[in-house]
Amino acid sequence: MTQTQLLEAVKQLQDPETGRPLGVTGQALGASADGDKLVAEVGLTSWASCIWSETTDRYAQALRAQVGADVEIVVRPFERPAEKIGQIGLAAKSVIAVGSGKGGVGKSTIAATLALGLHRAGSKVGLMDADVYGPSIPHLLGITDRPHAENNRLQPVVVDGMPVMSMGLLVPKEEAVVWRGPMLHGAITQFLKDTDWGNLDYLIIDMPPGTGDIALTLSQLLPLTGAVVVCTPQDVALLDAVKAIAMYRKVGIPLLGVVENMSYFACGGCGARHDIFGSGGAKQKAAEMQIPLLAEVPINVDLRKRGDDGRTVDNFDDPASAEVLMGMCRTLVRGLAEARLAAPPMPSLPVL
Ligand SMILES: Nc1ncnc2c1ncn2[C@@H]1O[C@H](COP(=O)(O)OP(=O)(O)OP(=O)(O)O)[C@@H](O)[C@H]1O
Repeated sequence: MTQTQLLEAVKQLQDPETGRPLGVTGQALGASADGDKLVAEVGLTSWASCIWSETTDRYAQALRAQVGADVEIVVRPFERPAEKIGQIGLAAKSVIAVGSGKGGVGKSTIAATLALGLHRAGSKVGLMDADVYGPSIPHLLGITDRPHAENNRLQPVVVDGMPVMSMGLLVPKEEAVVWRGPMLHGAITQFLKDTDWGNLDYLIIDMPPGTGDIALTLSQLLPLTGAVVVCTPQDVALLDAVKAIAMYRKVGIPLLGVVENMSYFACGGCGARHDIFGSGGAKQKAAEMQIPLLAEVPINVDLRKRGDDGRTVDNFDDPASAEVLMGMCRTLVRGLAEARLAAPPMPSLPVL
């Protein structure tokens, strides 16, 4: 096989972000030989950074099958800025709402974790806390700074290099937020519109639990990529999760996955897994409702402590929690990429 033929094969591979052939998107960067080995150079965007490694494995396998020789894949970062979406001019490739049927199931922890995980993997991520009634993101991330205005735009607070905005950063901590629907709509719109998010791969939105008000507002403002619903294994929490899923479906927001939080207790002493609240509930419910199960996150005392101490960021430095949490991020992005690959080709570059 000649290098020209290899390059032709590389051009047929699909970009995980857009689902389009690398030859069409300009991401087939080269083909060369290095002794007995062939080398294919591909460009991948930061949107897909969390699945770069599995994408290149897939590429290598496909090319190997075609050329009958070992092929090494060299990845180069490929820039493709987000197009502005919605009436509010937000530049984000994927906007993901994280919701739950009821409070206290760890929705904010999971929202912050998804954002931090994607960010750590190399994507450009913003985290917006839309839980106006109980904004816990500032606490979980230990934010003490206030957002400031610059050129008439709110500058988000930066945590670990990631922009974060929360109603909790604008309202004094002890003050209760009592808002009617139109005020809520206004606050969320302003939040999205007036915040200088920059160019994002993902905007993760921590939704208030229960009601559909904010989900409806958001779905009217911008094309939401979809929602992730967080639940715990108890039957009653699952029922609440089913209600939340029904609510998202009603307002036309696709369901990207379910996360079962506090799924089981992994005993540090004996190493056994204890299913305190039963097991398999979310998995079964998710399968019934044809929604992917993104992760079963165990109850972890360190996770709770870090949350209380505002050090949720550190969960990714702890191998015990990092693996399952990063796995959750990968499963989410893999699902988005698979949907894109399965979708019919689009005339222009799609906004995911
Ligand atoms: N897997 C876990 N293991 C241990 N503690 C956890 C886990 N997930 C969340 N927590 C803890 O549970 C508490 C509630 O979490 P969190 O604030 O994320 O829930 P929530 O659903 O967003 O609640 P609310 O609706 O009140 O904001 C926090 O103290 C958090 O640190």
